[in-house]
Formats: sequence, C-alpha cells, structure tokens
Amino acid sequence: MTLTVQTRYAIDPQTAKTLDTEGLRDHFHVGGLFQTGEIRLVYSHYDRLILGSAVPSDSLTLNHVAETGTKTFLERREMGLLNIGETAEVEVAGARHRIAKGEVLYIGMGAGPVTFHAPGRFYLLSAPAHRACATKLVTFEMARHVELGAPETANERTIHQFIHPEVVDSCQLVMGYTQFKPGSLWNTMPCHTHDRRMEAYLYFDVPEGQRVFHFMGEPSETRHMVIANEEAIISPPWSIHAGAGTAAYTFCWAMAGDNVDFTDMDMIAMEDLR
Ligand SMILES: O=C(O)C(=O)C[C@H](O)C(=O)CO
Ligand SMILES: [Zn+2]
Repeated sequence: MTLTVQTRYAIDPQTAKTLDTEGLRDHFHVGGLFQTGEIRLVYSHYDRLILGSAVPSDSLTLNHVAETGTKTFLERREMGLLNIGETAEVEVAGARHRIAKGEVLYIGMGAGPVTFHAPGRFYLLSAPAHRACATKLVTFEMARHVELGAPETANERTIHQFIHPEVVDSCQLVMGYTQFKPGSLWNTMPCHTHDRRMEAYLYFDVPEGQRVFHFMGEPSETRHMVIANEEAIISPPWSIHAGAGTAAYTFCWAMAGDNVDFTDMDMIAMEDLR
C-alpha cells in the first residue's frame, strides 16, 4: 500500500501577500490527489486539518500515520469522507458502510483502522478530536440543504451540509458540498472570513478543459489561483475563500477550529475588497 503524507506549515497574511503564483500554490494549492492504489494526505498546520484521498484498486487501509505521533491515525482524531466515485464500501470497527457518490461517512475518534474498497474515490478530512462521537453514514436525504444566491448575480446555489451539528455530532469537523443552478458559477460571493476556523476546498466535477479561479487573501489583499478538477485549496482562517468557474463545478468545503457554527462568518462588503 502506498501512503504519501505532505506537510504544509501555516503562514501569516503579511508573508502571504509577498508570494508570487508559485509561492501561493506551494502553500495553499494541493494537486496530485486521487492516484489509483494510493492514499495521499496533506497535513496542514492550520488547525492541524489533514486532507487527502484514497482510491483503492482493490482495497486500502489507513491506520498508522507517523506525522500524528500516535499508534493509529484515529487515536486522537475524527474523520469525514466523501465518495466522489462509484458506490463502494468502507470498513470501520467491524462494520461495512456502503457509500454512494455524494454521501459522507463521519468516523469518530478511536474507531481504529479504516479500509476503503474499490470502486470508491474517497476525499478524506480529519481534525484533532477531544471525545468519541458515533460513526454515522450521512445520505443526501439526511443532509441539510440551504439555498443561496440568485441567477442575476450568477451565484444561485445549494449548500449541502453533511457534517453539521443538526445532522451528525462531531468535535471540530463541519463539512459538505455546494452545487450550482444552471448558469451560476460563483461560490461564496459575497465572501466572508472566519478567523475562528480554517477551511479546505476540493473542486470536483469540473468539466475537461475548464478551470475554477479561486480567490484568497485578506479582503484588502486578494490573490487568485487557477484550479483544475479534483484539486484542493487550504484556506487560512484570515483569508476569504470564493471561486468562479469557467463552467459549472461542485466543491467540497470543510472546516476545523474553535466552533462548529456554520453561520459564524464575518461578511465582507463588496466595496472593501481589493
Ligand atoms: O457557496 C458557498 O457560499 C459555500 O459553500 C460557503 C462555504 O461553505 C463556506 O465558506 C463556509 O464557511
Ligand atoms: Zn467559509
């Protein structure tokens, strides 16, 4: 089994604003996930969120990851996973969970090794935990669905909230994905920050040859990165996070930090953006 773990350190907004395109991407862009037969993880020092992928050709087991300094990966961590591939099974603590495309499995602290089976294509998120919450499969019907935006501003979209206090108990993780109404391409605009929580985005279902322009930075110092299908972004707590696609796409958002209140956001007025 191939396990690759990359570490990304946290930097402050003053340093971030001095970076060129390559520097920004080195810190905040994650490419090369979703390799068949491999588990790939990125350990971010922003709230110690780990994001990654598992694409089994047969099966793959996630257990010991040296970077966490614990015997097993989930000893002091919780995990959320989203299947962006075909329906497949995941085994946790002797139970097999059948996960369809677009469904999320929450796995509580101390659950032990996690085995992923083909033909799944799993996006993984993990944050430090302080108590064991129950492992739970969240189907599309069980999630909360929040409608936002309007066609006139090209931001009409549905936020599907899967790991959310009203759906499943978790310590730090809040997670879901956002889909667009035809013609809308802007996510998270008007934009916001939440210094209490960091965020990670995975852009997927981006059509061949299309890209998403992801915006980051302090509201007065915005920058952009151009993102291809199945690439991710680490969004620091001090940064806006918004994007516009050259075609429709879906993105998975996930947060970790001081609270699990999705609505705890500091909205940025359009006239304050630079
Ligand atoms: O389209 C959106 O708006 C979002 O999906 C917002 C993210 O979920 C987010 O930034 C939550 O803090
Ligand atoms: Zn946010």
